[in-house]
Amino acid sequence: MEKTARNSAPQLHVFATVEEVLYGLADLFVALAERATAARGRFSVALSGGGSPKKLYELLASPAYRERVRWEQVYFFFGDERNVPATDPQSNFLMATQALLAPLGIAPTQVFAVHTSLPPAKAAEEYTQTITDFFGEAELRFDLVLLGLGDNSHTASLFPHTAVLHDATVGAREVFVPELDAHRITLTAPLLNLAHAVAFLVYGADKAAAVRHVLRDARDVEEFPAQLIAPSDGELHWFLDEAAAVHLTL
Ligand SMILES: O=C1O[C@H](COP(=O)(O)O)[C@@H](O)[C@H](O)[C@H]1O
Repeated sequence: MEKTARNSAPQLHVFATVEEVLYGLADLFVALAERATAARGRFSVALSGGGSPKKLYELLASPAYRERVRWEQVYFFFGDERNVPATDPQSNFLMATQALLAPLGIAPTQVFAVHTSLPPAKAAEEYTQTITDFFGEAELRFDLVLLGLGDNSHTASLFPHTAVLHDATVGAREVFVPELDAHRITLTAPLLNLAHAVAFLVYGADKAAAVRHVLRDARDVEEFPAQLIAPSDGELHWFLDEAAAVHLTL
């Protein structure tokens, strides 16, 4: 049973169980795909990484959903990527490939990975060009950006107290994350915010404090980078289970 918040700019979709959350977001994916393909003839999606979306990707590739989307019209990008080879277990591309892209038989021409064999700054520069070339004369806006939330309130690879938080450009950037002692490549907040729709997928009690910080605390993007996400002319959805939403008053 979904409880929807009233009069809230972000649309909060809170479900009792993780399974219900996943079905809710999968249904939104189907609806947005239909809308985008009707309007623009294709559906461009920036995928999230980490652990949480794996179950969503597996659901989308399952018999319940695989016939409900015209997958040959879907184009996949990555909201962020770890600076590791595509064969590394940490790779967001590898996770998405195993859970979603390979099971659906998505053609390589529909998948735009970050080339992590390049140095991070170069990989980000090339990815910016890849995105620019994809949209060409069309509006540079993803139809859907999927995002997760770290327990430190990062999203994509917009980590607390990193310079990329203040990057006003539309594109991909490298970021050094001191707490991980590692580089990553991330789309900038201005690019993410151009999307027609953004959907966060967050579940589990360990995310409850971060959800509260991002959605209810005073604005402090240095501490809570996910507060940067506010589509300028698009929908913002948060798909949460009750454990993650426990500190919100709906
Ligand atoms: O590092 C990352 O973390 C966030 C959250 O991931 P989760 O494993 O806690 O679900 C994710 O959205 C991002 O894409 C990923 O690279």
